[in-house]
Amino acid sequence: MSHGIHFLTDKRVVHAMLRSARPAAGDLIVEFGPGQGALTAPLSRTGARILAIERDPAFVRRLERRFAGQVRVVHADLRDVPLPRRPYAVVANVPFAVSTALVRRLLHPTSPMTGADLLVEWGFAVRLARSCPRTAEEAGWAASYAIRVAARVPAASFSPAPRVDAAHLVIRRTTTLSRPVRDLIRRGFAEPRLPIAAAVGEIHPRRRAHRLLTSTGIDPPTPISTLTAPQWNRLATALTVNS
Ligand SMILES: C[S@@+](CC[C@H](N)C(=O)[O-])C[C@H]1O[C@@H](n2cnc3c(N)ncnc32)[C@H](O)[C@@H]1O
Repeated sequence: MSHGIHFLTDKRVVHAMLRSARPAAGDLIVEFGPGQGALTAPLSRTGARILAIERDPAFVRRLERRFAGQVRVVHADLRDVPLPRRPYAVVANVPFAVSTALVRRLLHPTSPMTGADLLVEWGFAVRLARSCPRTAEEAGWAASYAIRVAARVPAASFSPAPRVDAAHLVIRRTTTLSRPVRDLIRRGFAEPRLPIAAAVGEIHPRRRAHRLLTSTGIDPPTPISTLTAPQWNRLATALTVNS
């Protein structure tokens, strides 16, 4: 078996993922790395359209046979497969080695992804959901998505068990960043000690910028690099509503 393949065997985790994602008829759900179909099978019964992207040709053949007419199975690498242009959600037990590459694609500012329920390495999930983004890219993610760890998933929930526990990571889009907000985040991290009021003041008159910040619970002199994820999220939503 190739490195990084850990089949999900705990049915409670499967149910928790589906309960959280709530796929409905007409939704488009993308599953990355379906493997032997632990998540694909319950997904296929929801009435949603399922697109399953798998790199291993042997799994692809078996999935195509098992889910013929129910699931669209694509033989491709998740790192470069073209992703849907229409809104979609993701449910996946992600290979740990490619989690970062996948998250970067899914949370890109122009991504139409509306939400994701992912099983990822515990440490990776905690870093992603951390309360203080350290880079412009992370701040952009925090600004446009609510990201939280829903549960710790013990290594024993998989076969073979990975070396470390996993997490059920829940990501939900809260706003789509306008270009001025994306520019604000990028410029801000180029000058991390810049007060947030000065950055917002570049896209709104000063008094309006102050009002906007205080109404979202942010102290105007706060250096941009110390804003927390919820503050980025509230600020981006307020800036989008007021743009
Ligand atoms: C952790 S296993 C999960 C299998 C299944 N979803 C489950 O939960 O039991 C990861 C799956 O991702 C596939 N995979 C690994 N790297 C991939 C890549 N770069 N692109 C697409 N699939 C990949 C593996 O072949 C395997 O089926």
